[in-house]
Amino acid sequence: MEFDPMSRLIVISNRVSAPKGQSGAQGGLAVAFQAALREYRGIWFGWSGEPTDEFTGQINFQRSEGVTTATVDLEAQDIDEYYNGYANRTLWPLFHYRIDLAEFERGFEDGYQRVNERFADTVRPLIEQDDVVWVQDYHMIPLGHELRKRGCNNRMGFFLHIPWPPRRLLSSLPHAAELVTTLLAYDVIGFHTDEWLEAFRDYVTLDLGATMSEDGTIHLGDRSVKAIACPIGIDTKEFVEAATSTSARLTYRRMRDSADGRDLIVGVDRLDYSKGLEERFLGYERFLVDHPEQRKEVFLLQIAPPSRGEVGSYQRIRATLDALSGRINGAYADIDWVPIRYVNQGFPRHVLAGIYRAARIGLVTPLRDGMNLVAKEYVAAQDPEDPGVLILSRFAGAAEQMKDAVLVNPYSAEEMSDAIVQALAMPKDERIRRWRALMDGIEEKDVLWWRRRFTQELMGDDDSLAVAEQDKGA
Ligand SMILES: O=P(O)(O)OC[C@H]1O[C@H](O[C@H]2O[C@H](CO)[C@@H](O)[C@H](O)[C@H]2O)[C@H](O)[C@@H](O)[C@@H]1O
Ligand SMILES: O=c1ccn([C@@H]2O[C@H](COP(=O)(O)OP(=O)(O)O)[C@@H](O)[C@H]2O)c(=O)[nH]1
Repeated sequence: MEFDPMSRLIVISNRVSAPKGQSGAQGGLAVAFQAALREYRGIWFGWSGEPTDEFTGQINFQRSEGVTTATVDLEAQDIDEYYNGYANRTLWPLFHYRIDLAEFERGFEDGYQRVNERFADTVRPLIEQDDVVWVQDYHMIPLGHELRKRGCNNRMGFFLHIPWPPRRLLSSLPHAAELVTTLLAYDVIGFHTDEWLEAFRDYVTLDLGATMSEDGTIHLGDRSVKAIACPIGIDTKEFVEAATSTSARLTYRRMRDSADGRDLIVGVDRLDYSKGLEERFLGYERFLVDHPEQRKEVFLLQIAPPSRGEVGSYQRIRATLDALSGRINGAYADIDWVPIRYVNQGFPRHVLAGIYRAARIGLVTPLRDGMNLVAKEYVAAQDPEDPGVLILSRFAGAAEQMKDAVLVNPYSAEEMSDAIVQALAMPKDERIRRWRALMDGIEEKDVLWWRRRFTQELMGDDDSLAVAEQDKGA
């Protein structure tokens, strides 16, 4: 298929930029697209994060840092049923293997469908003949199908940023087959890992009766869809620069001064049950119990900005962590030392960069995670001469690429404790060797690699995308 060299990239996602007052808590998707979209002409469309009394479909265009965003406000009922409901009470827990937390309500399903139709009605007039459309994540699975119904024949891709669950688990979702079938309206479907890709192939071949050709193309009825694994990266170059900026240096110094010679272990996660924070605190407690001689030699800084606070399971995990951090600090603290600094606040990434660099250990232990960009940022921020050690959950998508981290089972407090001991004792040459291997990976497959890899699959030729105005002639 031939493409106009001036094709624009239309990215559609629920989250376009951080809601007011929540800077730092927007998660990896928004962060990744700020980096990836700066390079090309196009529009980034989605929800503003704001409520409105009545949905009008009025679009608010903004241009900031080289990216044009187009956002709409949603009614309170839409937000409740679509975002807090189907997206975050039904799909998110189920896709993160937490069927015990998944809520199945018809009202959520209806609201999800309604909002996807509203998005389709609103964005359709913005899409020109030669544009390429790229829809993001579990909030918008049926959007492509809705756009096709509205006569959109453009090339369309979909990327899932969270895990794809095993077939038997997905089967517990009412109308799973109908939902997954809508995905076949896209031309290319992307996942972060081979594991999620395999699980998707299992579902469409075994439950939907699709067939697969040798190159991995999936066929069902008159649809042929390419499904690929395409791991997202960070803006590595920018992050390395951020880690050595004046601001990061100041944060680094502040952290080192406050550490008072102790080793800093850092965790940075949205406050989400999928991030394994409760298990992390228990694993750290096990380390304190089993190694009393090391107690005052280290401390854990856990940064956990609140997320999705209107959803009950998020309120409960917050209360659990408040109690658990309080109990551990009460039990082990001394007059001059506190084992856990637990901070429910988001920080800008240039501050995080300084904190990562000051930390001897990056503790990234989700129970299940689509990718996890914090793991990659921690590595990018390290001092090449004296890098820290990444402890990474086997169940983060990032683990498929980051084999030189110290990999752990996050459910095992003993493994977590052993990993902390191993990381603290790790000789410098081994730290450097592991860091170099991890860094090579995140330099090679950064966020621009990810965007190019996906759009190449979608368009055959990434060069046909129109370059952003500010980049022309550069
Ligand atoms: O928009 P929110 O409800 O505040 O949630 C933030 C984002 O969380 C999820 O992020 C995922 O995408 C990351 C980048 O690919 C990936 O590294 C991480 O493992 C995922 O959890 C969610 O999928 C996004 O849509 C949200 O914007
Ligand atoms: O206080 C914070 C906490 C997190 N983040 C950023 O949020 C993203 C989190 O992405 P990740 O893929 O790790 O997880 P997600 O939250 O998307 O599930 C990373 O880029 C972090 O640097 C941030 O800017 N400030």
